[in-house]
Amino acid sequence: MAFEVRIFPNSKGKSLYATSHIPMGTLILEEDPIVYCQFSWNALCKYKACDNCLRPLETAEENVRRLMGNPLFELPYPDCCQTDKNNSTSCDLCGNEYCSENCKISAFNQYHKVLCLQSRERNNSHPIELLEEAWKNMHYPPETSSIFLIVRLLANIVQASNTDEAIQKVLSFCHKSVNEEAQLAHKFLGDKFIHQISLLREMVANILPNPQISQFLTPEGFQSLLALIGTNAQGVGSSPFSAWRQNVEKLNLSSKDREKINNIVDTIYDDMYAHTGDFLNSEGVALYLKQSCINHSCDPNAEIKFLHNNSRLFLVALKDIQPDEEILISYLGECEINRSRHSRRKLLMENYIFACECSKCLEEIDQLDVTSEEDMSTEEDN
Ligand SMILES: C[S@@+](CC[C@H](N)C(=O)[O-])C[C@H]1O[C@@H](n2cnc3c(N)ncnc32)[C@H](O)[C@@H]1O
Repeated sequence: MAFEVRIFPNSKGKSLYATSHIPMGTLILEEDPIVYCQFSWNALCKYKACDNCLRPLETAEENVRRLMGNPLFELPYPDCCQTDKNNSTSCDLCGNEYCSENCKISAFNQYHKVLCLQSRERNNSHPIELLEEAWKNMHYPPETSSIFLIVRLLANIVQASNTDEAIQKVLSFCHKSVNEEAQLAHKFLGDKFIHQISLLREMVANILPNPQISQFLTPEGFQSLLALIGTNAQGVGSSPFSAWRQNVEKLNLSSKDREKINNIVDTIYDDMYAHTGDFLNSEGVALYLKQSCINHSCDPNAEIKFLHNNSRLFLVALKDIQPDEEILISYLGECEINRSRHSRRKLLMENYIFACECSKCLEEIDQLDVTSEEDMSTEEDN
């Protein structure tokens, strides 16, 4: 391992540091989440993915047919599709779908034993269905989080053979003061839904009325779970069509065939955007133990990737990293990172409740507090 977690007593808290030279392009770490779940609307809109790891459950052809609204479309190079439906399986009782027997067993052993609906029939008065409905009504797309990450996290504790150890694992994520958490919970649900937090708390308690998790179901405990999700959850996405496209790019094709396939791909994207809009991936959120120790920089030296088209996370060096140098990723998206200092800090404060102290923000400290043009147009749209 070329890194270690260092803990600072100040606001910097846990941080990841290189322990030896890490050349650009090196895979620094890979890890599976301790908990993952798909967004509710995303699942409802038939983005079929493994309930445990987000691996696509539909073929690339089925995927583009659905997203293009064209059930007869034939996708060339079918061998480039990675989806292996032969391995797919489902829970015998509730029908939840998994990419493999391993994922089904892993889900059952970690959280599904206590969360299984026990029936394939929809029961609108089941506490899980009630929470699903309430959450969907509070949190419309574009989705940024899921209450079910909290539910699965708590179910993990309930099912754990060592409850104290499982609780300590969850507590290792929390680093916020009560005041900061209140602000974060506020942002997490949107201004007009702040009063709904106690309703969500009651609904979660109805699903898991277990004494082992009572400390997380008090108003303060629940608030800190919301803060935990808000500050540490990592968005994940998968797409059978993207995986197919990457495999097609690796094919050794004549320039004529390459041009032909490039044109087909362009047309597919145009049709998908026209029929479905911007959201083409299966999407969800996950919590990672090591990744959650990585601080943000507006000039990062590493990036997060999902190379297996599921929730397994890879940290890759964007630059040469020297021993004792901090490993930093960007919490902002590709477009956001290029905005002005003022805009970047505004986004980080709104979404993660921290005033960025990265080297780039410190270097640009004399910049006027100007808002990027993109932000101004978004504000106008809002
Ligand atoms: C995912 S955690 C990263 C690990 C964190 N240092 C810890 O102790 O758990 C995200 C939190 O780290 C802190 N943080 C990360 N990057 C920062 C930065 N550039 N400036 C100030 N605080 C930062 C913020 O408190 C943020 O909410």
